[in-house]
Order: sequence, then C-alpha cells, then structure tokens
Amino acid sequence: RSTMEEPSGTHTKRKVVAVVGGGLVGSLNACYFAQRGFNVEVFETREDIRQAKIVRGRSINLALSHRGRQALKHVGMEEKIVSQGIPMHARMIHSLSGKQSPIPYGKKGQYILSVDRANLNKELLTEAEKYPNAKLNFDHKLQDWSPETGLMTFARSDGSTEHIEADLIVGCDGAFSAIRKQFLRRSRFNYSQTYIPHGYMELTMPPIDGEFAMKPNYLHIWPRNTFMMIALPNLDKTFTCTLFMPFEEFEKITMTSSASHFYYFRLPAQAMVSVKCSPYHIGDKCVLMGDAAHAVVPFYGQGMNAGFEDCIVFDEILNQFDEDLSAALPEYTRVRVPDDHAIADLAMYNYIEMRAHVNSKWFLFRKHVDNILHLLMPKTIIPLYTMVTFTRTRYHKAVERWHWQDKVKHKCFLSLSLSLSVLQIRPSVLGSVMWLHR
Ligand SMILES: Cc1cc2nc3c(=O)[nH]c(=O)nc-3n(C[C@H](O)[C@H](O)[C@H](O)COP(=O)(O)OP(=O)(O)OC[C@H]3O[C@@H](n4cnc5c(N)ncnc54)[C@H](O)[C@@H]3O)c2cc1C
Ligand SMILES: NC(=O)C1=CN([C@@H]2O[C@H](COP(=O)(O)OP(=O)(O)OC[C@H]3O[C@@H](n4cnc5c(N)ncnc54)[C@H](OP(=O)(O)O)[C@@H]3O)[C@@H](O)[C@H]2O)C=CC1
Ligand SMILES: Nc1ccccc1C(=O)C[C@H](N)C(=O)O
Repeated sequence: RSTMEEPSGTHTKRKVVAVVGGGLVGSLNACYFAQRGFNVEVFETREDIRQAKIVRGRSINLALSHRGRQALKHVGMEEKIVSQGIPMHARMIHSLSGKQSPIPYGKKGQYILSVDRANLNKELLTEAEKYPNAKLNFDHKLQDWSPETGLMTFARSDGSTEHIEADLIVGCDGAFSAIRKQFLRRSRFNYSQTYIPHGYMELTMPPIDGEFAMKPNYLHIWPRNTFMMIALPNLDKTFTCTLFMPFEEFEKITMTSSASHFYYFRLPAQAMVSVKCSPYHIGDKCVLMGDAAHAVVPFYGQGMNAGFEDCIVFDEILNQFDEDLSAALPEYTRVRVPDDHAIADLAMYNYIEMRAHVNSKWFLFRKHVDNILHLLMPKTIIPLYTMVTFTRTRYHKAVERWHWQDKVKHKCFLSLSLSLSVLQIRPSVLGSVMWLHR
C-alpha cells in the first residue's frame, strides 16, 4: 500500500515519516514528528501492548532523569509521567553486615525517578495516537528496506507482507535494529558491538504487611565488588531487584542444589550489549535513534534518557535547517555521535563505581569533597553525576569537564601540600594529603 492519505483540502504535500519501532523512543518520536505537522506512521512488530495481558520487555522499571524529562516536557507529558514515578534521592548502600548508608545523588531536592516501563510506553502510544496526523500500525515487523527508494517490507503474523514508502524512515527498533542492517552493507559505516561478560536477572521483592519492605525513596545497592544487586521501587509497593553478575556465577547458582529451589534461578540471565556506530543517517532518507543507534549497558540509567534526548536534538536541528532533511540528517550525526559514544563509555564506568568504588572510603571522601567544592564554586566544580543526570550538558562535554576538574583539583591539592610543607607541617600529615590525592 502507499503511505498515508493527505487530508482533503491540503495543497502542500506534508512529509511522510515512518517510525520503525513503537517502543519508548519510537512512540515519543512519533509525537515530535506529528507535532511538527508531518504525517507519521509507526510500525511496531509487537501487538498493541495496551491490549496485551503480559508485556514482555527488558526491565520492569527505569530511572528517568532530567534529559528524559525535558524531552517529555516538549510534548506536554512531563507532569503526567513524573506524577506516576517514585523519587529516588540517593543510593542506599547495603553493606555485608547489613548496615545501610545513603549517598545522595545531588543537592537537596535533586532526584531520579523510578518509572514503570510498560506504563510509560502505553502512555506514549496513547499520546501519539491523539494526533490526527499520526497512525500506529502494530503487528508490522520490518523485514527489509531499500536505502535507494525508501521502500519498506513488513511481515504480518498472518503470513502476509506489506510494502510501504516514506519520505523519511526513523529507525527506533532497538538494540538489534533491522533498519541498521542496511547501514552495515554500506561503505564507511563504522560499527562495534560488545557483550559484557556479566548478565542480569530480575527478581521481585514483595511488600511486607502492605508496606514497602525497604525505604522507598532510594535506589538500593548491594555492592559486592565483582557483582551487585540493585532495587528500584514500584507504585504497588514492591521493589524490582536486578542481580548483575558474571554469567559463570549465574551458572554456578543454577547448578547448586541449595539455590536451585528458587524458581527464578531457573530463568536464564539476560545479556547486555553495547553498540556504537556512525554515521546515524543515510542521505536524506533514514536516521537511527535510541538503542538502534546506541545501545548502552544499563548502569548509568541513561539509555532511555539518551534516546529521549535524541528526539529533542533532532527536533532542534530540524528547526535550525528549516526541515531540510538533506542538511538536518548529517548535522544530527555530527552533533549526536560524540555524545552517544560518551554515554556508552560512562555507562561501562558506572558499573565499576556502583559495584566496587562505593565500598571504598577514599571514593566516598572524594565524593564528599566534590560536593563541598560544588557548593562553594557551583559554576566551576560540578560533579560528573550531576552533569549527566541533572543537566543537559552534552555528554562528551561532561566527560571533558570531568577530566579538567580532576586536573584542577589535583593542582589545588599539590599547592596545598606545598604550602603545608613550607609552613613545616609534620611530614606525616603532608604524606596523607599527598596520598589522598594520588
Ligand atoms: C536491564 C535494563 C535496565 C535499564 N534501565 C534503564 C534506566 O533505568 N534508565 C534508562 O534511561 N534506560 C534504561 N535502560 C535502557 C532502555 O531500556 C533503552 O535505552 C530503551 O528501551 C531504548 O528505547 P528504544 O525505543 O530505542 O528501544 P526499545 O525499547 O528496545 O524499543 C524498540 C521497539 O522496536 C520494536 N522492533 C524491534 N524490531 C522491529 C522490527 N524489525 N520491526 C518493527 N518493530 C521492531 C520492538 O518490538 C520495540 O517495541 C535499561 C536497559 C536494560 C536492559
Ligand atoms: N543494551 C542492552 O544491553 C540491551 C540488551 N538487550 C538484551 O537483548 C535481548 C532481547 O531483548 P528484547 O529486545 O527486549 O526482547 P526480545 O527477546 O523479544 O527481542 C526482540 C527481537 O530482537 C531480536 N533479537 C533478540 N536478541 C537478539 C540478538 N542477540 N541478536 C540479534 N537479534 C536479536 C529478535 O528478532 P528476530 O525475531 O527477528 O530474530 C527478537 O525477536 C535480551 O536478552 C535483553 O537483555 C536488549 C536490548 C538492549
Ligand atoms: N537504572 C539503573 C539500572 C541498572 C543499573 C543502574 C541503574 C541506575 O539508574 C544507576 C544510578 N544512576 C546510579 O548511578 O546510582
């Protein structure tokens, strides 16, 4: 079939945008393009999750932060989604002895939100459907498409196929994107994918006497150096716990009789992949966004937030280039690739911070110093976590600034140490200052 009919009475042809994938990023993107007045069609492989009894997916809940909120705000959805989320003000560290100690995420009043993935996806689909110029097509699995003509082939579950054309194809079909497959056949397309040796498994912690089993306004972490478990609260007073561990360890647990009676250990652990690629576009025909462009490991809680930010960035670029796709698409690649690659690296780093560094007194001391310096010089020293989570500082700029700040702090400590030595402060004191700043 051909693309959407033009509403009668319109003279100028509106661009037809096919959004492939009606997950988190695809459904939000549909709102962005529809708001702009483009004719939007979303093609999603699954049935409509709003009618499904069980929604299969990657994680039960997600951490929503500033970038994601800003993107939702742009389509008038921030308030609604935030009101359905649970604020998490700090990490709550559970030590081996059972002691719990909070590490705040930022200043007072700064928090990330635990939101239900399926509900967020449903709300976004419902919002997209409100636009008269947007149409959702479920049970449409993209099989193939042509970068030359923009012709796409979709498979239906009844065995039929549909051929559809669009002016612009937006690939939001997730980490194993079928749209991206055509990119891989092209010259000068860079691609890398890395599966980390750890897997994850989700478990549910039920309420106790109708109440949350632990304090709800925290992201709970059991950091055990080589592995960790985390827990995020849900509105039904359960927690979704996620155990992250090397695959071999999961296998050992599955095989030991002491643990095998827990039915959940019989489920296979899920893999985590990090995908980096460039460019994100082909001509003026196709662009990748969300996990299709940059699947990241989940440890910064930024995958969806980055995907949502992709939508704002593309929208800003369309404004800048007056909707000229041949200029906007290369600009999007130019602007966005360094940022998405930076958050992919930061996400890898944050796993080590969460499972190991938080156990170290030295790390906690440095974090404390950072917070104090931020309070004293809010414009000069900004903790990395704050830049990533509570601002829209470009991810790659946040990384650059983080390194620069470390150098500045290092120089300050050196000068302090020198001054102390001139004042003939005991060498042992000086030694510890130097050690602290190794
Ligand atoms: C365990 C875990 C925890 C996470 N926690 C967080 C978090 O706390 N915060 C955060 O920001 N991010 C988090 N993420 C990352 C987040 O889940 C992803 O970044 C986000 O889902 C990406 O959205 P997307 O729409 O690009 O892809 P997806 O959500 O994967 O959606 C892709 C959609 O495309 C559809 N599709 C696939 N192939 C086709 C096809 N051939 N034709 C048509 N449709 C197709 C799929 O059915 C799906 O609906 C987490 C990820 C994992 C694995
Ligand atoms: N950043 C990350 O770490 C991410 C990890 N994942 C992991 O990937 C798996 C799939 O998750 P999800 O998409 O939610 O659910 P599904 O398992 O329903 O996968 C959806 C579709 O993606 C394709 N697919 C799945 N796994 C792979 C693979 N390894 N290689 C190529 N294509 C694949 C399949 O397409 P087809 O039917 O055509 O073969 C499948 O039908 C899970 O194990 C999940 O943990 C997923 C996304 C992000
Ligand atoms: N949502 C997640 C899913 C998996 C692993 C971590 C997260 C986080 O959000 C971590 C949080 N940003 C932190 O740094 O404490």
